[in-house]
Amino acid sequence: MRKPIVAIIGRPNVGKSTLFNALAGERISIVKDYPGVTRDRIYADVRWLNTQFTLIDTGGIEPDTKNEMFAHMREQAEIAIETADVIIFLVDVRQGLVDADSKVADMLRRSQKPIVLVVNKVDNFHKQMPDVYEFYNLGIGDPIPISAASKLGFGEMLDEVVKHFKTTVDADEEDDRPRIAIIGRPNVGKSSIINKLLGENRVIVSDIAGTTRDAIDTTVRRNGKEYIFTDTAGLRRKSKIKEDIERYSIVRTVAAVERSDVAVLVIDASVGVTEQDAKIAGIAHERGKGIIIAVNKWDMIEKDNNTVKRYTADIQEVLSFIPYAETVFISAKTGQRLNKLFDIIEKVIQNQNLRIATGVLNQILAEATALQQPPSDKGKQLRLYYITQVAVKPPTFVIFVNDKNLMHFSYQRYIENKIREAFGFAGTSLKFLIRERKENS
Ligand SMILES: Nc1nc2c(ncn2[C@@H]2O[C@H](COP(=O)(O)OP(=O)(O)OP(=O)(O)O)[C@@H](O)[C@H]2O)c(=O)[nH]1
Ligand SMILES: Nc1nc2c(ncn2[C@@H]2O[C@H](COP(=O)(O)OP(=O)(O)OP(=O)(O)O)[C@@H](O)[C@H]2O)c(=O)[nH]1
Repeated sequence: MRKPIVAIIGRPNVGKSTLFNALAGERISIVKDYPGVTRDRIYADVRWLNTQFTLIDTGGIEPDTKNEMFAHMREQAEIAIETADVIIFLVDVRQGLVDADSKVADMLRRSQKPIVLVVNKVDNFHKQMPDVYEFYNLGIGDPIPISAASKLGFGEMLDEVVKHFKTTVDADEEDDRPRIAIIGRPNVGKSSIINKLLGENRVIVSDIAGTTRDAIDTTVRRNGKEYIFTDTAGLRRKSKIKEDIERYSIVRTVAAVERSDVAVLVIDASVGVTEQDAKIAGIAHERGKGIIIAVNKWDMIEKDNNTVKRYTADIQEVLSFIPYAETVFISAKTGQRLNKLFDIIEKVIQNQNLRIATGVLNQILAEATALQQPPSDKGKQLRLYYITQVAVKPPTFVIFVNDKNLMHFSYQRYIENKIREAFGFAGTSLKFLIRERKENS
């Protein structure tokens, strides 16, 4: 199941960051071997009982004037409505109900998205309940009291959030058409690619109208099969605040990637691969999605015999954490190799869903360990007993070993390479879960 997305919105200073940090806890993934965006605390993975979801904080800056604040809140709400499955509308019991809250509540009500109204800073549930009840006046449901600072009331709040997942996420699950997110920096040609695909392959019309999110989904038919493309291109609402533009574009990328099977990372050939491209690639990599690197505007480049080699080397260096990604050189302008892009998308989807029989996997494991001895530490040697595939999208393997601590990253990478040598798995990451098992059991 894809992970639901929950967004927190609310006025400055109501406690959004405090709540976000409390929920994210240690689970915020600070990724070391590539430049992640997670450090900025814009999104995090949260687990509650048996459910996992992606939490997004749309907050950030503190606007100067009242007018600016409302404009800011409206933008926040629009992004949340567009990207989230459930919205937490956070208000502050100390400041009470203010005008901007009511206006945002009107927007939220019209959106028909599931809203959970949460009242923060209720440090004393007994004394402050009368003030909490005041928020019934917003007309968006029962206010749930919490104290983000002391982590009180989280159980009830999260139960309410999780309750809504059934209706929102399950509807998406019923649709088994492949979903492709087109992601990349501004101006690299994301919209142009989708437009060209639409021009060359007959359009079926854009999906179910009604929600803003569907408006950015486009259905393309090719060889009798339908694909859904999600465009993360330019913010229709141009925010005045630079930090906000960046934050919102990350939020939209996270949401598009979360909902898709494959991400096409578009790079501008006239600019070359950049650190910002690596940040965006990190979002798809973290989520275990299929990744294709499309080097666009290939028509603009003066080429010689080494051009492809040079670009490939640059990409391998800057995007070294996704060596499995497929690369294709395209032009949205001329249509060059867009057919090949489709073939690669198709291949990557198949690889994401590939299942390898346990017998074959264990044969590879036996050969690999015979060829290169597993590492040992203080006289104890790593033993790998058994491997089996437990999931697809991404292909996920469990390896049973005698001692987890002996399984070094480099040896795991070696096993991964052996599996890739045998089956390819181009375009998809592989996930390994290492479990301990007593000998002879
Ligand atoms: N008493 C009390 N104070 C809280 C609670 N939660 C947050 N605060 C305080 O409220 C202030 C604002 O909290 P933040 O989490 O920074 O608020 P924010 O909504 O992220 O603010 P912006 O980033 O400006 O949008 C801080 O001083 C917090 O310590 C709470 O449960 N009780
Ligand atoms: N020469 C050439 N120009 C291209 C190509 N693809 C896009 N462009 C141009 O690049 C510019 C940006 O293209 P868009 O499709 O708007 O880029 P985008 O990634 O959707 O941009 P944002 O909306 O800012 O995220 C436009 O002027 C396009 O005409 C290409 O393959 N070759």
